Amino acid sequence: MTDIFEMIDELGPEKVVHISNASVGLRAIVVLDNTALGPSIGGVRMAPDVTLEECARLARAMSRKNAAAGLSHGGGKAVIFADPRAPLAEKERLIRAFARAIAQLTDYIPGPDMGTNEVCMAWVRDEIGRSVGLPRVIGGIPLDEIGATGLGIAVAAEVAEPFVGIALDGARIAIQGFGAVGRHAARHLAEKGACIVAVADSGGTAMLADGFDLSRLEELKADGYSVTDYPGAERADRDAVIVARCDILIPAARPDIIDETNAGDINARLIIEGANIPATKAAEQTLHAKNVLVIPDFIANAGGVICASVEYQGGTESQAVATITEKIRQNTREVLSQVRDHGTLPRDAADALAENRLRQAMDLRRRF
Ligand SMILES: NC(=O)C1=CN([C@@H]2O[C@H](COP(=O)(O)OP(=O)(O)OC[C@H]3O[C@@H](n4cnc5c(N)ncnc54)[C@H](OP(=O)(O)O)[C@@H]3O)[C@@H](O)[C@H]2O)C=CC1
Ligand SMILES: O=C(O)CCC(=O)C(=O)O
Repeated sequence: MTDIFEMIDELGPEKVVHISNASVGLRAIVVLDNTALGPSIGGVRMAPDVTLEECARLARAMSRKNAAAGLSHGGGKAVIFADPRAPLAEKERLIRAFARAIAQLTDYIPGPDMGTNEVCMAWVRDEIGRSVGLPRVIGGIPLDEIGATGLGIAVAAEVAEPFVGIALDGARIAIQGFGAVGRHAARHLAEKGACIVAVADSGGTAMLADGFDLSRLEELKADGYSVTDYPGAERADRDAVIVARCDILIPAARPDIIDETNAGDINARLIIEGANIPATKAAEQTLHAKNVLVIPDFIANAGGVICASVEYQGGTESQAVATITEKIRQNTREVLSQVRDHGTLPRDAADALAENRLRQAMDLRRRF
């Protein structure tokens, strides 16, 4: 079992809450990492194999992401130990019970993450009047439906073009995960002329040298099939996508899937981290030494939370799109300039960018 006190440093976490409600089979954890910038925003992840450590690392990623994006929100995250494919009524019971359990945890504003969506956030709002990433019908900007994070990934890719010498028009892309992030990243990149040659979901990897027709892939997924059911595609195991032949790799699913065992075998020259914490630091160092450019998670995938914060302040969808584009373009440029001019590891440049703002905000808090 992870001892949370061993994970604490000067940034956080500030609060860790374990939730259990045996009558509905709910087990959950909320980590509020750092709230110096304001009440924390972060997604609610539903998966059977989540851990306290994963939740704390994701909450820290949110502190950095929100700080780097210049939001007036701290970082937090929640995990619910359950199968997201449970029958809808059961899922609703769990989410509503979770919402009631965090009613008094007012410095945490929940949003969607893996295994949850806009509908889940509507249930949360209905229970406690507080959540982001809501359906349009109740005044939200549905960040997963509009593909806010995928948009930001495409913006980061555009900024990276001259740094790595890859033209998006004609670039071969591999994507792990075809959910809210992966699907929309694929769509935005295809609009710029890129060709999706490998894609993975929980059922495995599908590869097609001539590129997938994204509408057919989306139809397959909507009908409950796996990407591996795409007619004519070559099938491989789930992790094969990571080492697929491509120019750009976009991990958009689970944590730590790029580590020292596979970093050396990656064929891509550019990795844009759509998922949170998809690569270990050692793997990112190996990739840096191999001249593979990695755009860190909290720089590239901030589109969702930027959208959430615009919604929270009563802004519109077009304001959200403009803010995502502006902030991700600026942050990606800043990080990549550090890499190019000083040889800095992208992760170190990104951490410095985020923590500079976080520490300034922390200096303004009461210290006694
Ligand atoms: N939603 C958002 O706006 C944001 C999400 N993120 C991060 O992006 C990642 C994906 O989130 P999101 O798209 O919302 O999640 P979703 O639940 O919408 O989609 C997840 C996708 O990953 C696939 N998947 C799950 N496990 C594996 C695996 N082991 N190998 C390959 N594919 C797998 C799923 O497969 P299947 O379809 O078969 O279930 C699904 O296609 C997470 O790390 C999340 O924290 C980051 C920023 C914002
Ligand atoms: O608030 C949200 O749901 C999106 C933010 C998030 O959880 C993330 O960026 O990982």
